[in-house]
Amino acid sequence: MSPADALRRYRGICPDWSGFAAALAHPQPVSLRTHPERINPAELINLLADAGLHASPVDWDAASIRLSPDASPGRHWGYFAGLFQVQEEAAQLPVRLLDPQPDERMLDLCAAPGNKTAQMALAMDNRGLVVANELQSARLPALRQLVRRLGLRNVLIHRGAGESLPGATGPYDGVLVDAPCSGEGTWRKYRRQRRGMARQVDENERDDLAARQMRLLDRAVGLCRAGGRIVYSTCTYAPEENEAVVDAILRRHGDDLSVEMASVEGFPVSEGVTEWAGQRFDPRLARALRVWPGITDTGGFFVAVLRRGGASGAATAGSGGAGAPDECRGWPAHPATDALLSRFDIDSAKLRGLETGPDGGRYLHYRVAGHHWPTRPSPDAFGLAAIGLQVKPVKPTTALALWLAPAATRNRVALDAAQTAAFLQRQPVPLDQAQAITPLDGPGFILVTHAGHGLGVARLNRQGQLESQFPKAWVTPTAGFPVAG
Ligand SMILES: C[S@@+](CC[C@H](N)C(=O)[O-])C[C@H]1O[C@@H](n2cnc3c(N)ncnc32)[C@H](O)[C@@H]1O
Repeated sequence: MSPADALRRYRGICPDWSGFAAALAHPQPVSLRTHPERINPAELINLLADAGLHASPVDWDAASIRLSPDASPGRHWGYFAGLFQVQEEAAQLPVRLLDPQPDERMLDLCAAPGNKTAQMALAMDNRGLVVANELQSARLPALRQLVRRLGLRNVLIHRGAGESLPGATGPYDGVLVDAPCSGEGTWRKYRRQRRGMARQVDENERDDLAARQMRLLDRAVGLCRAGGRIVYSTCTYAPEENEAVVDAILRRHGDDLSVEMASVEGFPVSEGVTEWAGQRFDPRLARALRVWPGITDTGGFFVAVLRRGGASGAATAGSGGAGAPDECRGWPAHPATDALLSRFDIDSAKLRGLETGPDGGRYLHYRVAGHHWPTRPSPDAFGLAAIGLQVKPVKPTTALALWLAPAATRNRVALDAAQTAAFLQRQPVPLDQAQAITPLDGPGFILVTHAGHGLGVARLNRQGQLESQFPKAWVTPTAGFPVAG
């Protein structure tokens, strides 16, 4: 069945049916969000151009750039260096509307693979706290990898059902419910659907999803502080999974919730529907937004922005956290921190506001200081795995190298393009001494960069070769070899 046939039930609510049907048959452009600590969009456009990838700025979002649908930026070295995340444009709207602020305490209730968690954490300047909750353990590795690749120190990962996340973990200034859904809005990404293998979503499946979505949104309301905001989003067109879910929650919570206007300047959307299949919804649902691919050349999305009533008051952390004077903020005191700073001569100011944890693990983690979390449930991870504790002398993780290598003034080496490709494939890299851009203390762990950006960790052996320590799990046969698009 063609995608337009499978979605014909939306004909009456789609503002531009023929444009919609045409868009569904074509792949959508690839979009990237730049890492604000590491690169700006103009620089990234130039780097990609060097690899034959043509990208252009995105009018409505200063941090994003757009590539053609057949581009493979995930093979580019800049992807592994954490210079950007791959995130389609419509999927960037929920966090943009949630508007997380530095030092706030935010919850991403359905977080994996973590793109919106990362968007939040970076919008918050790597400060405050983002709790990334995910039900499925099989989806956690992608979330953990994103935290490491982008160097996020303000993310706590928790595995569990969002609907039973304990109140003691909150309250939160803002909660995102990017709910599990039928995913019809993502079909443009998949060749199968575009080529006529689309199937209509089964009604029972839809009912199950709607029931789960209501439980999740209901819990989000309970975890959000008075005056805080809740964003509910899905990548589907079905009113049963969108307006009907929010309508049920508005009925349950009465006047405690208001619906805010969901719009983003420069991004054309249509309003939420207030009637579907003979059912009337709260008229305030017209303030929600719907994204139709025929208009935006993106995927499809739904976003509603809610605010809890009552006296406002930030839900942020205790003593050493938000708002604390600098001298009271954290410092990741640990012998491994001393060893790190002395081997690589990194400005210690880079670590201000961080603390270490947990005790007894394989890695010393650096994480934002002063944010409370109850003893139970225990988190999957909190902060950035920074230093391996079972290796002597000090061995920084790739995550730490991606973040801090550019700041190292000892034991750092710059790789050229061919060496970078070899490094990403974990092949030995012969070293020309002239490449050492800082003094080298002889054999041991070295931070490597390419084009001024952190790339990872290598071991300098006695033969003067660099042995790549690029994580085995990140290696792919095409890493470092982008295909032009
Ligand atoms: C739409 S995806 C989230 C995408 C993610 N926000 C992002 O931007 O990368 C929904 C996620 O919710 C998870 N999920 C499903 N049921 C859940 C539940 N009851 N509690 C928490 N997460 C759940 C799914 O495993 C899936 O990873």
